[in-house]
Amino acid sequence: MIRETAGIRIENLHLSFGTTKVLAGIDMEIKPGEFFAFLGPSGSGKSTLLRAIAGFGPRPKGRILIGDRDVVDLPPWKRNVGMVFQSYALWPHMSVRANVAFGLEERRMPRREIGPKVEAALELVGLLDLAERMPSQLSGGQQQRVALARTIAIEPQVLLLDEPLSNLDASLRVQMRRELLALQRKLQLTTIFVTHDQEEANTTSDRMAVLDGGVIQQIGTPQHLYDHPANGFVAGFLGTANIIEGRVQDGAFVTKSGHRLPVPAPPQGADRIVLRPQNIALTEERGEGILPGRIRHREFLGSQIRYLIETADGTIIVDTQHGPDTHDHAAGSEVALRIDCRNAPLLT
Ligand SMILES: Nc1ncnc2c1ncn2[C@@H]1O[C@H](COP(=O)(O)OP(=O)(O)OP(=O)(O)O)[C@@H](O)[C@H]1O
Repeated sequence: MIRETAGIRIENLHLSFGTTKVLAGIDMEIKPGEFFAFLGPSGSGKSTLLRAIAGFGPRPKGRILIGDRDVVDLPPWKRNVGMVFQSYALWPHMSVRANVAFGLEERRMPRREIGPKVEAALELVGLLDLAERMPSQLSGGQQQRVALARTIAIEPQVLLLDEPLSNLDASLRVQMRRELLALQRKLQLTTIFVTHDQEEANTTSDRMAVLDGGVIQQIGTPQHLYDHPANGFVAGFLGTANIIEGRVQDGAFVTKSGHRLPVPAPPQGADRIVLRPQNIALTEERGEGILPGRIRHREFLGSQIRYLIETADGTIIVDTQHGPDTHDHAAGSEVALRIDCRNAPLLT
């Protein structure tokens, strides 16, 4: 029920609000049918970039191609994009059916065509049974589905989602993100999803762009970015990272305190190593390769216990599985760290 989906190419995009630069030199390509996430902290420019693609906000410099059309000078309704907002923006005085029909009526579609398209969109999101309800009679998740149905009904070439799950409670968010992905796969519709929640981006997107300060820090699959972060910002934003300073010497990474970490083929010039909390074990062993420390803080996370450990190389976060065989350590205990750094990224 979609018109042919389109890829997106953004070339050298710059955008300012007055004298405040918000996006700087954005270059990227999103493939047709791809589920793509813009991930970044608050204020990084994700929403501004999404809105620029939709045609809202100040006119940017640069090019935005949807398919092979540069849309920078087109108004939003001529771009063939559908956008779902965090607030859903449903009409409170209209039924579900009327809300979904509204966009089609606005486009002056003949009445006889509107009915079947509304039915098809409601069916896709599983809401046909609730078509006559008013938005106030729906749960948050159902309202979100109406917003999606309304957007899909206009048959956009591209679906733009601005933090669409952030008004839902935690368990519903997880369910809705799976539904969203299933729907996107079914429609094969190019989708951009803005979120500040890395788990949401990781679990839905084929690829993502990590933004900070209006600049793209890195683009790639979630796993590639986690395993091969381009810089300290990406390493720290995707999951928890211990970033330890040092230098490469004789085929190993030697920390500032002189602790030697054997890493395969370390690049010359690397001055930081990224150690993930789950790749460090607390051990009774002593001797070579073991880093001593003292537990400053202990947090129970459910499946894991997280320790913040003071070492000669700064505070190191260690996660241990919480299970029948694992030894629990109290704050203040002296411990020893065995670091598995075979896959640890090095930063230059
Ligand atoms: N209308 C506006 N006028 C002036 N500055 C703005 C305007 N809208 C956004 N900004 C600024 O642009 C920057 C990027 O905002 P944007 O909303 O794109 O960030 P974001 O990454 O989506 O953040 P959040 O997750 O908090 O929504 C921020 O510093 C913000 O203050």
